[in-house]
Amino acid sequence: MQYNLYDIQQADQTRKSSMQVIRRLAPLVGDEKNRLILAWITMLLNAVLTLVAPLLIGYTIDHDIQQHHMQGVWIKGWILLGMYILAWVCNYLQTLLMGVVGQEVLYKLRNQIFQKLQELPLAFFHQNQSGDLISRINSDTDKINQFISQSLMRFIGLIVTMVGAGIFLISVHPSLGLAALVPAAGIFIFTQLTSKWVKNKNAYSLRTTGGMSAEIQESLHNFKTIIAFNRRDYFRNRFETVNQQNYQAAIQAGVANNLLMPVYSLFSNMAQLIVLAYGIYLIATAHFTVGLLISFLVYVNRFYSPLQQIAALWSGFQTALAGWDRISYILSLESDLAVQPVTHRIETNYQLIFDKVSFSYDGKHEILHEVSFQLQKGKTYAFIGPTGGGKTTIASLIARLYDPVSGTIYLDGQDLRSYTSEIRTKKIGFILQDPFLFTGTIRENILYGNEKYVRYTEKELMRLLQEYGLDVLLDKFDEGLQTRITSAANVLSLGQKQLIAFIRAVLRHPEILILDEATANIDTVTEKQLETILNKLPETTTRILIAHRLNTIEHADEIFLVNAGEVKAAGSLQHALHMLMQEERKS
Ligand SMILES: Nc1ncnc2c1ncn2[C@@H]1O[C@H](COP(=O)(O)OP(=O)(O)OP(=O)(O)O)[C@@H](O)[C@H]1O
Repeated sequence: MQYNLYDIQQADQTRKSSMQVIRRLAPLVGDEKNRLILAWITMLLNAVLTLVAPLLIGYTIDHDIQQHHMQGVWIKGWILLGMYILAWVCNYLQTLLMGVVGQEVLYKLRNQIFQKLQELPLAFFHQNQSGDLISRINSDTDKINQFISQSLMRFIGLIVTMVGAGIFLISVHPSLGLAALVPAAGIFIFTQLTSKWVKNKNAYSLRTTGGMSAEIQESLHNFKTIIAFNRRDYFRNRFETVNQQNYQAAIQAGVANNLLMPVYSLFSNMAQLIVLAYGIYLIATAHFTVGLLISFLVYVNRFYSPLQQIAALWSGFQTALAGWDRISYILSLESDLAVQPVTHRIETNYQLIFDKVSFSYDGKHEILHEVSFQLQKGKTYAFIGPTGGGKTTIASLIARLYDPVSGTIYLDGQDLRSYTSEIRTKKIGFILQDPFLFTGTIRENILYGNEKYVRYTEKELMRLLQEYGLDVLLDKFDEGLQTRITSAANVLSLGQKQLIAFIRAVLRHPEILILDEATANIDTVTEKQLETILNKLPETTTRILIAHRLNTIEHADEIFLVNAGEVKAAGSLQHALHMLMQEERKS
């Protein structure tokens, strides 16, 4: 088991080069091949038209204007107009196509991340804050969309125009061309030196946005506690700190992003000056024409102006790369709870076996140490012990929310890890201390994931509930099955939520039913009703009760004491109580 594997904040610290990130971005736009090819053609046509126009202007000056050949001037004028209109159409089409590509990528990317989040194990969510994850799904993906839809093709188009202009400058007059390109070398070196720094500033800015989102999420989630303890000031201060960090990071990113622009302008002006001075000297020595110098100056502009525009797009590019960096790490994660092949089966009459199971959440503190016990089908087992002893951890291991660090858990003689999640969740039902309910009605919540009864009519469902004795529990809700539950489920008491989770678990007919403090918030009358329902379950259902209140476990067939990494069979309730008191005295 690899600890901290899922800590995405830590992964953010290991920066990758732009090329590494771009290579991983490529498959994402690969599906949009047709649109990309079309956008590429329109972009290329636009670049060619933009490049040919100055040549035509220079030619017209030297061959038509200077020779007073007016008809030639008119014809070239109309051709130029046609070229500009065509270039505009190409530009428009390309923007349209890339807008669609950007949205498609955004849509797919968000789906992919969400799907990945569903596959990742619980450890991932313990190691990361949900606010930061939301920020990655919402904001970072949109940074990539913005870059693809608004900048990508323009970016490539500008590079094509620049290369074309550079080729023209060198081929028309090599020495003047080279002189014009010298300042570009300065720009190249400057960009190389600063781009890693710019990207890091943008990555930090995105990280602080994620941190702020996590802070908001935590405050909203714990709002009741904040008010109850009058800790508004504490959370306000915490928010102010992350907001301040985000503000400063955004300013730093802005400074970094806008640094290139003035530097590019400076180098571009230097190039114009060099061409003008050297060009006039060449004309004076009869080695160059006026028309060519004008074309040359336009091409110098065609070379440096894209550079300036690239500088403006550069920040978007760096932000998109930083965003993609943060997203692609999540996409590359694999669940360490994958289904394992069946290596061997053991012959046994026990339904569930813990064989020398050790477990740790963080690799440092061992919660369970070589724990062994066996459970038989159809019996009721109770796990008791002091707070923090490891009872819930045992239940989590049975539900395979985690894998043991060492040792094996066998379910019906087969390694628990070799069952698919469908089969495992069918066999094992779970009622938690604080169950999670979805927005919707009680009916929807109790039939969640239950394919067998999901299409039952209200009447059929009621008959079924009566059969199991569950109908009495619905009396606790004003509108019965149709009672609405809001997203936060705050309209219900904890006890009511536990009742819904109870009905949900019983209706799934699990072979093993685990109740983790599932009745801790329920009154004694209702608790008796639950006991009757549990007794009505098929004889083959194994019940595992985790409880603090000892009256709830008096009918258990066997009691286990869980403490300090060990599980001991306690025999009778009397003996269990005695052991518990001894343990408490020791601690
Ligand atoms: N997700 C987690 N990450 C790290 N440590 C955890 C996690 N969940 C529980 N622990 C630690 O594991 C130990 C056992 O916790 P567990 O919840 O299994 O105890 P418990 O016996 O069920 O306690 P309680 O009776 O209070 O429910 C505790 O020390 C707890 O702090």
